[in-house]
Amino acid sequence: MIIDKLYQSVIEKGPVCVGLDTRLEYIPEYILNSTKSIQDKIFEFNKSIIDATFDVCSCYKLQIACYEALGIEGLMAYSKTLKYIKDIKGISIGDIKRGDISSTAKMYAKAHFEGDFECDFITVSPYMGVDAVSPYFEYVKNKDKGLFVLIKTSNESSNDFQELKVNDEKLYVKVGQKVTSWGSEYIGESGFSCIGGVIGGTHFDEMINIKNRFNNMFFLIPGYGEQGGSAKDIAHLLGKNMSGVVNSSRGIITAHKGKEEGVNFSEFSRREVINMREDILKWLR
Ligand SMILES: O=C(O)c1cc(=O)[nH]c(=O)n1[C@@H]1O[C@H](COP(=O)(O)O)[C@@H](O)[C@H]1O
Repeated sequence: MIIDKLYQSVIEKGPVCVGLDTRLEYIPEYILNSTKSIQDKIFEFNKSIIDATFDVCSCYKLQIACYEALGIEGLMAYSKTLKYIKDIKGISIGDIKRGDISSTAKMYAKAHFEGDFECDFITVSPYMGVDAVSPYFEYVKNKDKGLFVLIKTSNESSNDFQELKVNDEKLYVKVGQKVTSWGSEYIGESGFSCIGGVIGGTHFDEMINIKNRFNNMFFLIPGYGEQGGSAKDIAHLLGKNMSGVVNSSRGIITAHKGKEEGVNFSEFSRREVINMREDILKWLR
């Protein structure tokens, strides 16, 4: 199952998930000033970072908004990057945060688990309930795909709804319970389900609560780096069972900015991934 492949990758290479939230302003001058098309510039940037980090990170997450914002050229680069990750037997997360009625969700599932935008995992919003999420389950069951469902997000306003009490329980806990039950049919040899949860690495108390209640859930943990998530707190959420991947996007892919605009720029990303890995893993020893 795809979750076992991801877990194995975490064990072998560490929990860092490189976030390819690529923007033109991050691309070094030697690529940006070339005569290549926009899609080729973005792809060259991504490929260089992927090649420089492949042996030290567990997976790659592509934030689709960054590519959509550049129109057709951006989406071509999104597709090419996903295909490249697949070709080198890497693991990709399409950060698309979809959530819509079931007939539409079926189309989203086809769009992102097959064809030009095929990836291994996608992020989904649970807000509309199980019939908006269940169309993806068919791909989890039959096509070796996985989901990360938003449970407690990293942003400040996540309190607006996720912290509301519903029958004496916070809403995000209720969502976590649902995600656990949805995932119970898709548990791999690692003991983790192909349906995991997104937990922001920025709210300490909630991370403790989630770890205590959902010890066997596999997490996608964004918030390290630019958003200030602490390595110590995130390590607690990961735990000794290494139950997750930790994303950093800007912190990794802009590491060269102000230092290197030439062909060695991605070495800065590599160094950042290695430092981040050490920063987190030292709390687990
Ligand atoms: O689902 C996500 O990945 C996500 C959930 C969340 O709660 N917070 C969050 O920041 N993200 C994503 O994680 C990435 C964080 O980027 P950086 O802040 O640059 O590391 C972005 O792609 C966000 O869209």
